[in-house]
Amino acid sequence: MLFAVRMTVSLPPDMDPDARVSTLAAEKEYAQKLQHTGEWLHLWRCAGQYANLSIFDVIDNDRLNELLWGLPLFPYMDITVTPLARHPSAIG
Ligand SMILES: O=C(O)C[C@H]1C=CC(=O)O1
Repeated sequence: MLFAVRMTVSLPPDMDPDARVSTLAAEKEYAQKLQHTGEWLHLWRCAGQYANLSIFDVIDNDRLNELLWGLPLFPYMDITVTPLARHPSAIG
């Protein structure tokens, strides 16, 4: 099942600098692992914003929910999820 997920990040301005560095490193490792396994198909920066637009290919809604809750940055994210269906004019 394909999902478009938009994640907007708001880190607290007073976040401990070490916690910030370690959380961002953990997020990068988590995101890259899921890209290697194929569940996180695309990861794009929304230009000029601390936000990304991602495409996930997961077995079901529960798996997507599990992945999103596991994001190290999850407590600092606003997330919107859009389930995707095939477009009738798509050729690919
Ligand atoms: O920077 C972001 O968009 C937030 C997050 C999503 C993947 C990742 O490595 O960081």
